[in-house]
Amino acid sequence: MAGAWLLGSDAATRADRPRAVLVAVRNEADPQDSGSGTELSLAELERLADTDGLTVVDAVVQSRPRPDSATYVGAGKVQELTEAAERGHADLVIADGELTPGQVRNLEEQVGVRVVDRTALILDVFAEHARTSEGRLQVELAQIAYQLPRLRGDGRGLSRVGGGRVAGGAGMGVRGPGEQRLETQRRRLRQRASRLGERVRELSRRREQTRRRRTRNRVPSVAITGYTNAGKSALLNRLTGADVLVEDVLFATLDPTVRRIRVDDIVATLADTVGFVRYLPHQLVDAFRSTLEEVSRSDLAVHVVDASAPDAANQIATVHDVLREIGAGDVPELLVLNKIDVAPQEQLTTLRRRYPDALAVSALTGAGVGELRTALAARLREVGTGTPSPSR
Ligand SMILES: Nc1nc2c(ncn2[C@@H]2O[C@H](COP(=O)(O)OP(=O)(O)OP(=O)(O)O)[C@@H](O)[C@H]2O)c(=O)[nH]1
Ligand SMILES: [Mg+2]
Repeated sequence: MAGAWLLGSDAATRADRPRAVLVAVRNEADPQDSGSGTELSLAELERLADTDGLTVVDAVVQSRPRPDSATYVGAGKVQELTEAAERGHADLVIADGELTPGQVRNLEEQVGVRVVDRTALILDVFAEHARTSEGRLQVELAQIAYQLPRLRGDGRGLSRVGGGRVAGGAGMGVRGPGEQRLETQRRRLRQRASRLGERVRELSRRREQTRRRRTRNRVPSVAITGYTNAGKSALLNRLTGADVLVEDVLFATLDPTVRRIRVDDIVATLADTVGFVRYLPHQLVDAFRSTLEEVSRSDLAVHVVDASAPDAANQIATVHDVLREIGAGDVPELLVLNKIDVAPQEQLTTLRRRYPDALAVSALTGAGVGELRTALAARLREVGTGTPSPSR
């Protein structure tokens, strides 16, 4: 059920989709943030909302050096936001940043609808798309990390964590006023998190054993990485004939699928991995660390880029940031410009000039995929003869 824990179950089962108003603060002085930066960020927030089953009815943007500490946007903008929410019959407001618990409370009081932030939305999309038990455990861990500092004692702050997967968890059957109740909720969530953490570590140990076996058998490992919706799964399918879910939504893939691939006479494993996004919540990066190890422990990263995205270069930079953050900054990279069948010619030319070693392909039509296989074989031969780093 999309939007289940953001809105509560009744909203999620309604025939019409819940309606949301977006709100963003942009810093004119920051070139990254001003003008098209905010627009792209908002467009992406809208896609996230859409993926989560919400309809965006309006957006309110304010230029200021930094968010208001009490209400995210200033008093005048709060008024504007309130009117936009009323006009659009909105069920919730989504802020394009991470809000403090105080900002959420104040905004909700003044605007009169539920207020969530980008992080909560991304967590909800992840919860929706996690299929394997490991993926689910990791999402729930991330949700708990997000909820813990935001508990309010009235149970609302943690409504529907993991779409109700914390069955009988915090907030249920807990009596007693204010602080005591809050403390009980906190304790239960922490206990739950520590149990989940233990299970994630166990699964991670098993994954490590599989990896060791592969290393012993000298099977090189390739990880497909890249921005969400870049076409990673489509490329895996194209290269291996696999049948991984390909969808025009963000974060369709959360659980790594590993397939065998043969290029020339070389056999390798090819892993599809979770996509990255601007402002990927650190709670998710922490919780998904073991899944993301698939990238940091691989011999080669195939970095897939949606060459038709207007901010492709920014997406490349974001992916590099996250790769560094998860300790995969040193993994050799093969950059692949995908979706050349729809990328505007001019943009493609700019990207090729900027990344002369990149390969241009279309996972959809198969164009350029032959050259990619050749390049893969060459790179795998290189990493195969190179001295393995101690971590592998
Ligand atoms: N036109 C075109 N569309 C493509 C191409 N490759 C993938 N797509 C489309 O792009 C969308 C995303 O593809 P996926 O393979 O699911 O992307 P992903 O990178 O695995 O995305 P996540 O798992 O959500 O991070 C789908 O609608 C695909 O059909 C391509 O070469 N050309
Ligand atoms: Mg995918």
